[in-house]
Amino acid sequence: MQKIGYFYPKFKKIMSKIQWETAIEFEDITYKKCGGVARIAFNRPEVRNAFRPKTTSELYRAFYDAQEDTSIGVVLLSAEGPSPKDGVYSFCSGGDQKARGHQGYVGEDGMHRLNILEVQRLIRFMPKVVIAVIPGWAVGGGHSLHVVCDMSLASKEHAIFKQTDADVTSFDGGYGSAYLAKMVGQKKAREIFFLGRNYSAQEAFEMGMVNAVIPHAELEDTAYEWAQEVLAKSPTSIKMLKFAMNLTDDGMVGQQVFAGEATRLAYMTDEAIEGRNAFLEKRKPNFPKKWIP
Ligand SMILES: CC(C)(COP(=O)(O)OP(=O)(O)OC[C@H]1O[C@@H](n2cnc3c(N)ncnc32)[C@H](O)[C@@H]1OP(=O)(O)O)[C@@H](O)C(=O)NCCC(=O)NCCSC(=O)c1cc(O)c2ccccc2c1O
Repeated sequence: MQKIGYFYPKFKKIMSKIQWETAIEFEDITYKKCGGVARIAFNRPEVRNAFRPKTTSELYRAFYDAQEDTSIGVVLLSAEGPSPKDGVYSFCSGGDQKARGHQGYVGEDGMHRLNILEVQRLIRFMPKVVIAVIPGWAVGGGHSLHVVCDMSLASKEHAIFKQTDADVTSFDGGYGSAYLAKMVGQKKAREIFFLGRNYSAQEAFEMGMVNAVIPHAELEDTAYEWAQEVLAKSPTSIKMLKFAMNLTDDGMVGQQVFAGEATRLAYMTDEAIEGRNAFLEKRKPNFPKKWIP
């Protein structure tokens, strides 16, 4: 039986009320906030939203700002468009091949970098939910970005998923491939990378790499609504659940990130207060003797 990926928003009336406000002005991306949600969007639609070093450094700054802003609980990673040249929608077509040098992508400082991987890690480890909102092409490093996001919503009419890494010898051997294989299964992930075919939003949904297929006109509003549903939950629970789900795939770093939050929770106990106070008062700690089973 075919799975149906369509999701119809329940609260359409709320949608007209979204009033995005620019948080920081950038050149290659737009960055806005509204109602506890940050929206970071690629803004180079004329090159299918390919990222160059300027783009990745702006993405990093925007994601970091969203991470640090305590009023923000969900980040939407989306894209402006369509292309003014031909009206085609894209999420991101990966690394800008015109900016590619011999050791990486070359920015204004002349350095060769692969710093989209730093953006991937920020998305992965930030204690907030990141939703990829995919209005069109998600290709190469753009495909990997949606894979690393916590959830993905795709345009029914325009989203196309494609892996070209093996065409341009710029392969993502981390989350983009290995984590994808956990998501869609080994055989399918190998097909995606080894054949480099196009897949529709519905096909991506059926594989398990997209959460829902949304009519294009409702994509952004639906993403905002999903964000609002997340925001109604307990922030600590959402954070701990994200880190718990990351943990087994992220090795010692996953354990470190999860355990850091356990340490924070321990800080909030009477024991932690006594331990700190005893040190500052130069005495032996007298911990409350409660060995809770
Ligand atoms: C995305 C496409 C399949 C779309 O095809 P379509 O036919 O619709 O459009 P055009 O091909 O005509 O493109 C329109 C216009 O955009 C320019 N453009 C598109 N993509 C790019 C790009 N990635 N870089 C530069 N320019 C791009 C194109 O040249 C046209 O310009 P005009 O001037 O002619 O109008 C198709 O465009 C396509 O296949 N694009 C390339 C996809 C690709 O190979 N991306 C790179 C994959 S590798 C990667 O992203 C990557 C980056 C990293 O930094 C990594 C770091 C570490 C590990 C791995 C990394 C990694 O894999």
